Amino acid sequence: MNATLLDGKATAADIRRELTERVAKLTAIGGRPPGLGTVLVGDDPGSHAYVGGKHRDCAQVGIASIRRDLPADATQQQVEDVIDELNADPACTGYIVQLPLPRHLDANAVLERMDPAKDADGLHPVNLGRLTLGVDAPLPCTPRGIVELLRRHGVPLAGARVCVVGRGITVGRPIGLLLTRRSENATVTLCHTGTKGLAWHTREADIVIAAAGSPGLITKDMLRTGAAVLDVGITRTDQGLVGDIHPDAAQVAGWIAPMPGGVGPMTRAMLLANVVEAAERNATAV
Ligand SMILES: Nc1nc(=O)c2c([nH]1)NC[C@@H]1CN(c3ccc(C(=O)N[C@@H](CCC(=O)O)C(=O)O)cc3)C=[N+]21
Repeated sequence: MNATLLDGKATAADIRRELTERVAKLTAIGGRPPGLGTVLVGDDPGSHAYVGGKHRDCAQVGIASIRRDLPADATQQQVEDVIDELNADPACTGYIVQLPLPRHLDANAVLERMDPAKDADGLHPVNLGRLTLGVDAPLPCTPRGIVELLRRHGVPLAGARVCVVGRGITVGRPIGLLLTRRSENATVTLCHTGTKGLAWHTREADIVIAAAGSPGLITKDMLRTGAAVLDVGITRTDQGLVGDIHPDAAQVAGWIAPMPGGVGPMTRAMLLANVVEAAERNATAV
């Protein structure tokens, strides 16, 4: 069996084109152009690469960008001062705090200090709460990117059995909330490193979302023939980036979102979508 590619790279490029038009419309009606801020603390090379990519994406679709980089030994107060500054800056319509923060900082206190209306990642506790309640709010970028990727490739969601592996706050925890909305109507099982008999759960699934950060965790014997398999794991090794899906999974999968080229580019595109939508909300509010 040859798995169909869930092509995140191409789909993200389509979405950026759509957003470019919406940004042009916003500015044509006299609105303030959207501006994305990033807060980066420390010098993790991966985080620097992601933040750099986000600013390039912004330039491409006409979103202004504001970059605040702090040293690895920045204090809680210094980070929170930057949060206050971006909350007050009218040119910054949305922003993100790149995670993880260095361990000496209280990430939850930082997220909580953000203006929820400017939360481009959907990770502010108020916005996670709104997601739980089903109230309109910015959605976490990776879960939103996964839903969009499946939709645009015609992978059926209604009634589908989805197995999520990983309980992180950016992906595993929130994705079940999106997929079980009436509009998606999937059934979701949330597994993690403590799950007994993981393969029993994954083999039942029509869709497997691997977001555990455990290289090669999902092997072909753990999959139902024809299943859609999405690789959200990224582990840096001496041999380069390794995902959570073992390469042999392509032999049995019906669809596969690889790493790289699958969910990662969609995450970036959804960040842009959140920023544009926040600016559109503001434009209709006045
Ligand atoms: N506040 C916050 N929001 C995030 O959304 C967030 C974060 N913190 N911290 C780190 C993770 C990781 N993440 C990625 C985004 C894009 C790719 C991506 O574009 N990957 C490419 C290339 C990978 C590469 O070459 O490095 C791909 O998969 O094709 C990867 C990882 C967002 N995160």
